[in-house]
Amino acid sequence: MAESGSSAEFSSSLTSSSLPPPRTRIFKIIVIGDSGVGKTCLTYRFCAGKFPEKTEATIGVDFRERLVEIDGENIKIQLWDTAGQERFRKSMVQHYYRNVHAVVFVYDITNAASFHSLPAWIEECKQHALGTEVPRILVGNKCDLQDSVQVNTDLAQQFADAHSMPLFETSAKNPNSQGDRNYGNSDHVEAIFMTVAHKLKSQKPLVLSQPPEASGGTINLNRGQDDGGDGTRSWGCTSC
Ligand SMILES: Nc1nc2c(ncn2[C@@H]2O[C@H](COP(=O)(O)OP(=O)(O)OP(=O)(O)O)[C@@H](O)[C@H]2O)c(=O)[nH]1
Repeated sequence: MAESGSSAEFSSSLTSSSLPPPRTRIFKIIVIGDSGVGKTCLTYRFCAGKFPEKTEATIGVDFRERLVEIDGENIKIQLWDTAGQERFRKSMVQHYYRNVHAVVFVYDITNAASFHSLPAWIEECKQHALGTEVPRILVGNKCDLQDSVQVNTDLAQQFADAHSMPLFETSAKNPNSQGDRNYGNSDHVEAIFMTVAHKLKSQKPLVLSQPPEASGGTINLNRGQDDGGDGTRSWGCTSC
């Protein structure tokens, strides 16, 4: 499976071909869970290939994307990193639940409260028409902090089984992960998102456009700047 680090790289390879460019399918995957569980770190790790040096609470939603090749097809995986804090997410919810292909629920294995919040996150998804028909996975993050575990694997597995989701335990901060996304895969971050992409690819084709521009009402979305080649764009809410 080959990977491409940027859409610019991809575009230049297309112009060298005499064939019309194929449409790139975009898979929109939303990443949901309490504040501080590591959603930003996991999505950054997959898209930029490393653990971020510093993160701040997400305001509204950030999306990061990465082009991958699966079975000869270029696919853009678009990860929507949602704010865990209620005050930073309330007016954005309607926007990021649209046209979702898969949902990744994240909890922190060192924080039992983040695990106990999962039913509420699942319920919120259901209220936005994202039930069991949409691929969903459960991720227990921060496995590098083994001395502080509050949610054991058996309990998490029971929960995952009860909700028909596969469970992955991982760490966005695996020491082998710095700087090279292909080096050291024992933490599963790569496997988690690629598993979802493979599953989506085998389902009916879906093509999405880029996220919507401001659509009126009381919500004002601001398109932010790229933050230095990691594929992140921010969609903040000025009314938060
Ligand atoms: N030890 C360890 N720390 C982590 C890991 N993942 C994230 N963190 C830390 O946990 C804190 C919160 O991480 P974020 O990725 O910002 O959390 P979030 O879920 O995006 O939070 P919100 O944006 O508020 O919803 C940061 O200090 C990270 O450095 C991990 O796998 N291991």
